Amino acid sequence: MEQTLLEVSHLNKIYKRKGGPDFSAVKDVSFTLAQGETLGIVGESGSGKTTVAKMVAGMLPATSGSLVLNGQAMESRRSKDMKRNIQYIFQDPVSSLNPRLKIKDILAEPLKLYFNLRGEALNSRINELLDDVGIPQSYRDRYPKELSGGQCQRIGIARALAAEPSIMVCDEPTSALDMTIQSQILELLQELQRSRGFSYIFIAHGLEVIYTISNRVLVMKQGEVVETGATAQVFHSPEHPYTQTLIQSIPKIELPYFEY
Ligand SMILES: Nc1ncnc2c1ncn2[C@@H]1O[C@H](COP(=O)(O)OP(=O)(O)OP(=O)(O)O)[C@@H](O)[C@H]1O
Repeated sequence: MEQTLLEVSHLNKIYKRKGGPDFSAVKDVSFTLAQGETLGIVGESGSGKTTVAKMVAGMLPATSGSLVLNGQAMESRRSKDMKRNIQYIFQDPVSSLNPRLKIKDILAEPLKLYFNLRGEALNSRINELLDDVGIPQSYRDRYPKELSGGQCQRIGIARALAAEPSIMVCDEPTSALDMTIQSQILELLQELQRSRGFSYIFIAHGLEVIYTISNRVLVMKQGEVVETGATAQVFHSPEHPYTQTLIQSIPKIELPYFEY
């Protein structure tokens, strides 16, 4: 059994809405994430996937519940090292990069913040990161708008890698990209996982993506976890009627090896 890296217990999120009733977006969500594992989160739009992901990444405060990383409780004000350790890959690669910064400066930010790199050490680390994600070093001086969507997502991945995290939270990282680019980005993420051993929390609308890359799956509906288990088990013998409906909606043509 792999070592547990993250323990999420009884997580809740209530959004306060001005002039309307409060909205309970995440209800009593618990799960664990092991080192080197990919946990896929699936569920219809509005089921609370992004809210869970943002609470895990410390981008949104939880209303209640606990998050324990490497045996240490993560308080609402996280230490710099805890922030470094969980990085987020965004759905929209272009808008997630500061348009006023050159690629080298986007990558320099986490390197300066977390590792205090300067000068030549900083420069060569930026080049290494560009190599790691398959972007030519000559792109250092370009701005995000001079890159394609897929290239921007590679920079988003390099920026996350720069922090040397143990967990990457990927919130639909390929859904804004063309099909061929999607599979290239997925391959890159898988290759990086193999070489660095980090863990992913992976949200995707396309269930075939989740099927391909996840070890375990969490199925969410209206803020709750309705089913969780090993990917093959959940996809081949779903127990909850909601999961059964989700799985049946996958076009057979895309998963010819699928048994219903
Ligand atoms: N800041 C907010 N204030 C109020 N309600 C919100 C806020 N953010 C999200 N919600 C609501 O919380 C619910 C869960 O949203 P969330 O974005 O987590 O769902 P999701 O499963 O990620 O959806 P999608 O697949 O469309 O991205 C939705 O009903 C959404 O409208």
